[in-house]
Amino acid sequence: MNHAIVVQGLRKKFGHHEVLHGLDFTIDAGTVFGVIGPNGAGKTTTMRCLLDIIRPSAGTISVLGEDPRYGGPALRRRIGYLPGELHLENRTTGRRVVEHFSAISGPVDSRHVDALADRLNLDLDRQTRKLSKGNKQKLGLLQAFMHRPELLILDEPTSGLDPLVQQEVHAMVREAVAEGGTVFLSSHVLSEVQQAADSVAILRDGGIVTTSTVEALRDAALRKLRFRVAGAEAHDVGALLARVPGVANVAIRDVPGDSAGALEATATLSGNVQPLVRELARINLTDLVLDEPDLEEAVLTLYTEASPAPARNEVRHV
Ligand SMILES: Nc1ncnc2c1ncn2[C@@H]1O[C@H](COP(=O)(O)OP(=O)(O)OP(=O)(O)O)[C@@H](O)[C@H]1O
Repeated sequence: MNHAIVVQGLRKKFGHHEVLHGLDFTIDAGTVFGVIGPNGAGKTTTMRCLLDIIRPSAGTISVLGEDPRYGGPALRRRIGYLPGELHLENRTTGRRVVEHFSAISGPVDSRHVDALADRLNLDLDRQTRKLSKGNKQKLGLLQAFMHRPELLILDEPTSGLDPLVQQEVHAMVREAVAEGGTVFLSSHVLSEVQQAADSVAILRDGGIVTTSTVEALRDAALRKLRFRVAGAEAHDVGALLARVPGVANVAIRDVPGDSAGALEATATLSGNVQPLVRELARINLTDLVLDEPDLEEAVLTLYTEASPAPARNEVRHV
């Protein structure tokens, strides 16, 4: 597959302070790649290096087959960029801003600009100083998308937008990809990346903790499991759960007030549910709850732990 972006050993220092410590990643053409990470992780710095707004201290970058240092305006025209913060002059209108950016990114079809403004519910004739944070964000998005670029680099695209407009932006991202484009977006909200991206990199303290597909992240995430069983001994239930790969944090207790001796078990599961289902089919289940995988928790663990400890398959009878 064609690569839209290839980054190898990217380092960036501000003075003596290194904020990117050798990033390596590739983005396949025609896909959406999301980078998530807490504030200060280095998402914006990475994007600015890709656009040659700032220069890397070390490493190599290829954007649409070119080195951004030498791509100049011709390469810039093939890219749509939404900066984290759009700096706007006060005494102007959205339409003037669009005209200004068209001169850099053009050619731009004015009917397409009007259609995008319509979709985003943005009044281009308002003074920019009167625009709310959300409306400024819409203007930033409009100028990024308006020339139908091959590559979109979007720094926190839905920040400050209401949920309906967020959905519209996700639709615009999908359409860009359907037309053959590539999207690199950043977010510190997992649900956004989960909805919009095919692959995700988790960035922490200037290093990539992991790169994975959203599906694989979901598979690795923990689910909470709770079930009740009648006519079984606690140690048999424990032994059964111990045979299931990915089951951990097992606790088995008597159901209070149940004279028939029912048991309730709780545990966590990561990975495939099939082996669990096979084992549970052997016992007389009276209730079963398996939660949705908690991706948020999985990612928070990756934010805070250098390497997450493997789940221990320990049985506890309480
Ligand atoms: N021009 C600069 N001079 C000095 N340090 C900088 C500069 N730009 C960024 N940094 C530092 O680099 C680190 C990464 O910042 P960056 O803005 O890339 O993070 P981010 O992941 O985009 O965070 P956020 O979600 O808050 O936007 C931070 O510690 C920041 O203070």
